[in-house]
Amino acid sequence: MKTSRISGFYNMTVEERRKLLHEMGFLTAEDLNTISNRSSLDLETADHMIENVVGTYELPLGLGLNFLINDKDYVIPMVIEEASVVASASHIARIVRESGGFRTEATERVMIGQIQVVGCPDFLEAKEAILRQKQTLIEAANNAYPSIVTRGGGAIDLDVRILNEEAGSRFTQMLMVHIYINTCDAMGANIINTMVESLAPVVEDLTNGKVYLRILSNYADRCLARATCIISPQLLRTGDFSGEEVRDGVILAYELAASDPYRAVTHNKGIMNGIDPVVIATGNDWRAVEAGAHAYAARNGTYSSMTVWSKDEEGNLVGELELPMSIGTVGGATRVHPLAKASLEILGVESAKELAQVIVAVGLAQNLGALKALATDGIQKGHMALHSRSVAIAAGATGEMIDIVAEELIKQKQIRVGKAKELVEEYKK
Ligand SMILES: CC(C)(COP(=O)([O-])OP(=O)([O-])OC[C@H]1O[C@@H](n2cnc3c(N)ncnc32)[C@H](O)[C@@H]1OP(=O)([O-])[O-])[C@@H](O)C(=O)NCCC(=O)NCCSC(=O)C[C@@](C)(O)CC(=O)[O-]
Ligand SMILES: NC(=O)C1=CN([C@@H]2O[C@H](COP(=O)(O)OP(=O)(O)OC[C@H]3O[C@@H](n4cnc5c(N)ncnc54)[C@H](OP(=O)(O)O)[C@@H]3O)[C@@H](O)[C@H]2O)C=CC1
Repeated sequence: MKTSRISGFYNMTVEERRKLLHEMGFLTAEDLNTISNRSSLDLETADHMIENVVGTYELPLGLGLNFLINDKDYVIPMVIEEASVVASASHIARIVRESGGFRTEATERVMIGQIQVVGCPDFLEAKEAILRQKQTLIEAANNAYPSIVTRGGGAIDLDVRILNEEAGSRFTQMLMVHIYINTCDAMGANIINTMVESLAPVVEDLTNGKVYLRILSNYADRCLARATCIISPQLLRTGDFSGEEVRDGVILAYELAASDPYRAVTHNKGIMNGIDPVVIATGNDWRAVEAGAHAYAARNGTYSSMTVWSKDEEGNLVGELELPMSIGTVGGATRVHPLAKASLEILGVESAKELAQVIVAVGLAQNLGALKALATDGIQKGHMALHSRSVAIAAGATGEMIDIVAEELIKQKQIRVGKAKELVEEYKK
């Protein structure tokens, strides 16, 4: 049985880590080769992915460890430039696994396509006309992309709203048609956009209006993933802080984020610290996930915390995170970028639904990592200690000098570039 509980992984060299992962069965020989390549994204592939290519841009790929989700062990590929994020996720995952691990679930992968119609002579009649032809429109959408139906998905429902109907609205009155489409394991942008574009002429005929926009909505509120964890307070004890103090500090931090948008934005940034790196590692569209997540955090009218932290009757800390998760395990760059392919294999996920659940579990862990630090020692101790190596590099340290300068910065409690430059100069003498 593969376990993601690999103690002391961070003390090994990069080579030792790779070898161990291969021996443990997390990395196939092919993935090992891909990961070991100095530039795994070759220029020719890159030149076909986007426009005006002049090179490729590398970021670190780290592994979140200790994750137990629905009784399955996961090693989590995370691509990120910021120090301490991977350590923090692994730290919380270690605590949560001792409490039984994360529990996750996901809705069916239903995405939304939108069609904008303006200039209808009678908007109510236009809405009725579309609703009367609902089944025909759904069938027409499916005929435009039959392969997704063969895969078990496709258009399943439709509804219509009239926008700006109130007298005196400063905006033009318009009809918004929503098509609900199960995109299976794809994020589905191309499936959805093909379907809504194909429906435009028939929608114009039915409404006597003019269709403008035909595009998916990134507010994927029917494609949700949810993670929860229940943690015994004794596992939260840190330094001089009792587990109960840490638990209560985390709950107070949540209550602050739920009451104040200024704090909610930073709180949620900490959640996206966990989510984006997995979305990026797997070749998914992180702008789509970011946009949907922040919109969902404002679904009750005020921008608020994405997570909820509370205490149960036994005094355990209970965490919950539910977000739209428009990602795929096929399509986009997921099978084009060699490292995205390797990341999906390291994860061992079998479907987009499973990947979505893993991603929200990492987001929940990341939020607790930050809140636990903030409610106890403060963020500087753990974060800046790990960031010190980047500070040393920014100051010109190379090779063995990096760790020496970083350690000195921590010792002197002055983790700043100016100080690091002084140390680099001294070292060179
Ligand atoms: C950094 C820790 C985890 C140290 O915390 P610690 O208690 O010193 O850790 P530890 O030495 O007891 O180790 C516990 C586990 O953490 C992991 N771990 C520990 N060290 C490493 C390492 N070097 N490399 C990889 N993994 C590491 C590792 O899994 C280890 O278990 P082990 O393998 O030893 O059995 C802690 O201080 C922490 O979580 N701090 C918070 C860091 C954080 O949130 N960073 C995000 C950047 S700040 C930000 O952008 C967001 C924010 C904060 O503004 C959001 C908000 O305001 O809400
Ligand atoms: N607003 C936004 O977010 C927008 C995003 N995008 C971009 O769109 C891309 C994602 O589009 P997407 O349509 O997902 O990608 P692709 O069109 O690249 O891939 C999806 C296709 O993969 C095939 N496929 C193979 N196996 C499966 C399976 N199990 N389940 C579902 N489909 C399968 C299907 O095609 P077949 O059945 O023919 O084999 C499906 O149409 C991203 O790069 C994103 O950046 C584009 C426009 C707007």
